[in-house]
Amino acid sequence: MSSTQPACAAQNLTKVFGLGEQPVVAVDDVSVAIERGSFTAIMGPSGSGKSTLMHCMAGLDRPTSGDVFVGGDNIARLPERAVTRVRRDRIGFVFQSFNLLPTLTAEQNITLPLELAGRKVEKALLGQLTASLGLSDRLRHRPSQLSGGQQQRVAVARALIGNPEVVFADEPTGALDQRTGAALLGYLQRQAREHGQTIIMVTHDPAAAAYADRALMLLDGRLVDDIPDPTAESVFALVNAVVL
Ligand SMILES: Nc1ncnc2c1ncn2[C@@H]1O[C@H](COP(=O)(O)OP(=O)(O)OP(=O)(O)O)[C@@H](O)[C@H]1O
Repeated sequence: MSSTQPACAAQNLTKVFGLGEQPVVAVDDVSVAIERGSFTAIMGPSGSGKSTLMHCMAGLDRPTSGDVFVGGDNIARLPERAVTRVRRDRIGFVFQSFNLLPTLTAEQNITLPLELAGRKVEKALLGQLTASLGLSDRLRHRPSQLSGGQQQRVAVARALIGNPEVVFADEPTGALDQRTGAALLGYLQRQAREHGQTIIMVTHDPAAAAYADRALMLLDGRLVDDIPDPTAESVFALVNAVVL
């Protein structure tokens, strides 16, 4: 595999919902390549297509047309079973609402995707990951016994434990207070900078986007801006320009 190959990419990706009388073009001919080890924020007003774009790129939804690459594989052209395998083995996903199973402990939630995939849990990696997320003394707790920030960190550990090529995060700080959110964003930033993890995050918050190396701006399903090294100020100005 070439080192210059993007971690993932969309090419002329279009997603239309409701192909009947009133179709909604949620994503409209978006092409973007995501560099390995980069931290990318996807921004845009409500309804601009952020989640739909991310779901298509993560193999959770199928584009209506266009291509989606994970490494060298075009998952838009793969049969569903093969897409499921790519999603399971090569992609991590952090949901805004955490999506933890209430009857499992934190540790069981973290390792569940590996167990389902029949992969071995590397105890050393589990220990290191949970320690770096400050979860070592919470591993036997169930989600209801954890704070929102701790639950979100369990969800992040679950997304990272399989050492995925790309981690997608949908508003990962949406349910957290500012300080807890900032700590999580700092952690994601270090994962990209120090460990070469590729991370793509949807956020509404310019301050959150400032942790990223790049901010993509969507408007009405189209990619309208691509900002390198975003700052809270530059993103805030752009968000205002787009929304007003
Ligand atoms: N399953 C669906 N069926 C029909 N329309 C949908 C579906 N999912 C999304 N849409 C529409 O597609 C457009 C883009 O939605 P999407 O959720 O991707 O936007 P978003 O930018 O993530 O919004 P938000 O910031 O509010 O979460 C919206 O007009 C939405 O109503």
